[in-house]
Amino acid sequence: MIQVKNLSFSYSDYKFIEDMNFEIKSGEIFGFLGPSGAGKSTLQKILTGVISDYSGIVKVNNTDMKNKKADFYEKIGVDFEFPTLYEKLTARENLKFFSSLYKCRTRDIDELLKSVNLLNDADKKAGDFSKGMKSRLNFIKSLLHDPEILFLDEPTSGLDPTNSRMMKDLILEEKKKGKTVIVTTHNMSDATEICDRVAFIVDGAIKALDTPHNLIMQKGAAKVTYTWIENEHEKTDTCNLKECGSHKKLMSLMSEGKITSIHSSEPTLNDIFMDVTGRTLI
Ligand SMILES: Nc1ncnc2c1ncn2[C@@H]1O[C@H](COP(=O)(O)OP(=O)(O)OP(=O)(O)O)[C@@H](O)[C@H]1O
Repeated sequence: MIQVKNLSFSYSDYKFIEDMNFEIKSGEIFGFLGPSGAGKSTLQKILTGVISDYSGIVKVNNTDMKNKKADFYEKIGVDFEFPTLYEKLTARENLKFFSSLYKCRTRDIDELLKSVNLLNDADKKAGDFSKGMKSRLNFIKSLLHDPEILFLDEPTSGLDPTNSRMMKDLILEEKKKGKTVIVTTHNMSDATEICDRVAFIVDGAIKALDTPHNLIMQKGAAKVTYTWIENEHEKTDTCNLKECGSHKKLMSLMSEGKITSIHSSEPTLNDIFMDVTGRTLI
């Protein structure tokens, strides 16, 4: 669905992206994860044709991005971080206007508004919407023409837990319909939950690319944390789960019946990101 070969790009004399290669399969939810300034939005802009002065090969939906025509935009939906809505038009008027730009048949506006709990606000001006309401409206704007590929920049950013859940469910719904979804996010738990594969991006380069499960299993070791009472004070220590049978201190505390609590924990994608890139996601 998406092929990127030997991609290089710079905003100035300094090469920001150098010789990048990756593929995204049809029907998968693919996440670009990285801290602020890593290059996630730059990549989305290259894949959606906003930036075209790159070198290398970029193919999206079998279209070489150097030769894309206007009909390319009939097949992709874009929801970038900042809503692009007409503030003086109502939600419904906005959706009607953007629908009119497509040649293809567009989706039912009321159904879309209902899917993000905005049907009762359909006739309110977008300018009077809260930030979260604008995000939801901008999201369904990207679905109007039922695109094959969706590009979403930070889709859950700034949403409360209920709306964030709804957004993730709608993204998973698109995947069920066979759509390909490319998301950028700082949010590792969202990425672990919805992405089939993720790429860790730092300083314009991919540092790792795999399923969240494989990244966690290959790179991280599950840990055991145990506590015991010593001289009336609670003490805590950890060891690797695989080594706990031969961990002398833990074994002797257990045989003496001194352990007061013990639990194991798997590393999170966030731990793996720090391990692989040496960076945090902020
Ligand atoms: N139009 C531009 N001109 C010059 N430099 C730019 C431009 N847009 C982005 N950059 C620089 O390119 C780098 C990558 O920016 P980009 O917006 O792709 O990062 P990001 O990973 O999407 O960050 P964030 O999570 O904060 O949105 C940053 O150092 C940024 O300052």
